[in-house]
Amino acid sequence: MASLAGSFYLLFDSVLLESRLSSSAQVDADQIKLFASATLRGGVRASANLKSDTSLGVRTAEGNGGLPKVLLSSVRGSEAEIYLFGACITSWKPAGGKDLLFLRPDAVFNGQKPISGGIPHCFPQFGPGPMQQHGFARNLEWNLLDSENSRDEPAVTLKLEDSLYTRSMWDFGFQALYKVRLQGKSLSTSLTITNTDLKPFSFTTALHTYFRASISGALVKGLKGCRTLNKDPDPTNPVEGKEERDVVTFPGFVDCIYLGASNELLLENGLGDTLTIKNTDWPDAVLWNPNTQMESSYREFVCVENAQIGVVQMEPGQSWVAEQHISLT
Ligand SMILES: O=P(O)(O)OC[C@H]1O[C@@H](O)[C@H](O)[C@@H](O)[C@@H]1O
Repeated sequence: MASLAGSFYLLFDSVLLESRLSSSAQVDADQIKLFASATLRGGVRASANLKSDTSLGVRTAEGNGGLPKVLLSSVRGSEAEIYLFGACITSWKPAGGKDLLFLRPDAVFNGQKPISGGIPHCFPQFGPGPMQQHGFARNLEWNLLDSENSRDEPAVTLKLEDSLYTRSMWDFGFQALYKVRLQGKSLSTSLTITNTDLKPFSFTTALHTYFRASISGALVKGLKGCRTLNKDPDPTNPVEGKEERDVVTFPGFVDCIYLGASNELLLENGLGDTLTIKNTDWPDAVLWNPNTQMESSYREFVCVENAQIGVVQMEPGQSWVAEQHISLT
C-alpha cells in the first residue's frame, strides 16, 4: 500500500495547486510521478500526470476558456502547446520563434466544439460518413498519461478510450495513444490505435494539420504520380484522377485526397519557411484550403494532412501505429 510521502505546492501558471506525492517506501526519485489535480477557471478539472524529472520541459497550464493544456519547451528554444481537449497541438515554434501552425480566428475553446486549427485529430472517421465530420476524437478531452524529457526532447503521451459517449456513435472498445515529442527544429507525433474490444472494427483517420502560410506563395512538392480523389465540387462523390504536377499550389478552393502518398512531402509556406513533412505508415495525404468559403482566414493557412483514407480493419487486440515528423529545414 502506498504511503503519503510528501505534499508539494506547484505553481500551475497563475493557479496555486496542492498536489500529493504518493510513493512506496523505496522509490527512485526519477521515477516518482506527481499527481496533480486542479480545478481550473470555469470548473474544468485537469489531471496532470507528469514525471518529476520532466518538470523543466513539460508543464501543464490553464489555456483559453479554462481548458487544460500541456506546454513543451526545449532548452534549444523550441516550444509546443497541446490542449487535452481533442489532443490538439495548437502551437509549434521551432527554435527561433515563429509559430508554424495556424489557429483559425473562429477557433472556440469551450470544450464543446473541436478546436479549429493546429493539429486536430480525425478519428475514427475521416469523413464524410455516418458520424460527425472527422469523428469524435477532436471533440473529447484526452488524458495525460505520461511524460518524459530525455536528451532535451520533452514529450507527452495522451490517451483516449471508449466511453458511453463514443459508444453511442461507434460501439467499440478502443484505446488511442498519442505521443508528442518536441525537438529543436522538429515536432514528432506517434498515434497508436488498439482494438480493445472482443469484436473487429474498422476506422479511418488523419492528422488535420493547419500550417501557417501565405496562400499565394504556398506550395507542396512530393505528390506527383499519386492517385487522387478530388472532393471538389462534391465531397460525397470525389472524382478520381492522377496528380501530374511536381509542385501543387493553392490558386483557388482545394480539397483533394492523395492515395499512396510519399512518406516525405515538402511545404514552402510562402512566408519564407520550408518544412519537411515525413511520416511512417501514414499512407495517404490530403490538401485542403477553403478559399472564399472562409473569407476571413483562408489566405493565412494551408492544410497538409497525413491520412489513412483506406479503411483499416482491426481484429481484437491488434494495434495500428503511424508517425509524423514535421521539421523546419
Ligand atoms: O472540420 P474542419 O477543420 O473545418 O475541416 C473541414 C475540411 O477538412 C478537410 O480535411 C476535408 O478534406 C474537407 O472536406 C473538410 O471540409
